[in-house]
Amino acid sequence: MIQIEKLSKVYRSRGREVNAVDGVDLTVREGEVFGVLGRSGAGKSTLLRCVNLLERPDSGRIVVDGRDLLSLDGRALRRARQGIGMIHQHFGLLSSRTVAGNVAFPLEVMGVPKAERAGRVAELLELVGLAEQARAYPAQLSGGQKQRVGIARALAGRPKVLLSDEATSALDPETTASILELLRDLNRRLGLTVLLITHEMEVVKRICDSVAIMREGRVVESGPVRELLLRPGSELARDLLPLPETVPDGPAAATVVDVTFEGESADRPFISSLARTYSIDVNILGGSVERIGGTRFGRLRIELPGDPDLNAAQIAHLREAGLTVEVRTPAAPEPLAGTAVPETAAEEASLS
Ligand SMILES: Nc1ncnc2c1ncn2[C@@H]1O[C@H](COP(=O)(O)OP(=O)(O)OP(=O)(O)O)[C@@H](O)[C@H]1O
Repeated sequence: MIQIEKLSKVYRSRGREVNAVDGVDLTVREGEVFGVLGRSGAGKSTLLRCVNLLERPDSGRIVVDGRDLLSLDGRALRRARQGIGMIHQHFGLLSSRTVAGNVAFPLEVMGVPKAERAGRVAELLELVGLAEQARAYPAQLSGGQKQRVGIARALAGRPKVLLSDEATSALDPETTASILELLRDLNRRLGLTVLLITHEMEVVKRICDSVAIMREGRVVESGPVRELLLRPGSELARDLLPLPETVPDGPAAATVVDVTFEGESADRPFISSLARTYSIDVNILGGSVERIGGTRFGRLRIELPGDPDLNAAQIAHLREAGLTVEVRTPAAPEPLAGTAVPETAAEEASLS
């Protein structure tokens, strides 16, 4: 649905150049919720704003719903942009207009006749659960209600794509949950493709099907959430399922292993099975379990007696049970979040 190829945007100000987006390739499939994650300054907003050409990229290609945006101008471009709605962190409502007036605004701009507008506004407000507030002014609404108006307004032109720029960052956790639920519901009911940027892990856990992690203008990891969580060395797994930062300096003759599990394998007692099968003591050093996209995922750091060579069969046993296994011995520190995964991590991961 959205194809981004070799996209770059450089800002130049006072003799300084910032590669805000630096050769990004990204594919967002039709009907999915795709999250772009990254720290402040990573280039997320710039990337999002390029997708509806609020920001003009220096180079690259953006294809949305089969239209190559950078090749369009005038009416064709306006048409294409109508197919892309956008919501913002601070809602951006017109304070002098009622809720209904705010939602009607894009319809007026699009030239929808007055007689049709009222019906469409009522339909949109119903969709976001705000039918009762049609005559209220933004100042009379809660943050969550304001964002619902923002969503109704963004959907006025019946877009196939919704861009979300930190839409829940200004909201409390409970309201965040209800807005995320609404976005998921709209995504399913309308077949809406959602591309969102966020720094909140809660957003990823609740609604993202796929994610891309950005750093310094580049995508350093991307793919379906499940695939990334089960991929050795994944930054997403490190952020969503954190483990203790370092491997303890235990006895040299021990093997420290990180085990990632999901759904069914989470319900099987793999630790006791391992201990029983090989008559060994398994020491649990730390772990976390989370419900992500409705499925339970977890990571455990365990310690097995003896060095990795001696534990080859035990490690194979875990892998055969459908678990992702990363061998961390000898005492490899967990790479700090936000730093590149050292090549050795991948090598460690392939150790068996
Ligand atoms: N209009 C601008 N002029 C100059 N530099 C800019 C401009 N907009 C963004 N930048 C710079 O580009 C880089 C990427 O910014 P961007 O806002 O896209 O990042 P971000 O990941 O969305 O961060 P945040 O969450 O803080 O908005 C930053 O270094 C930022 O300072």
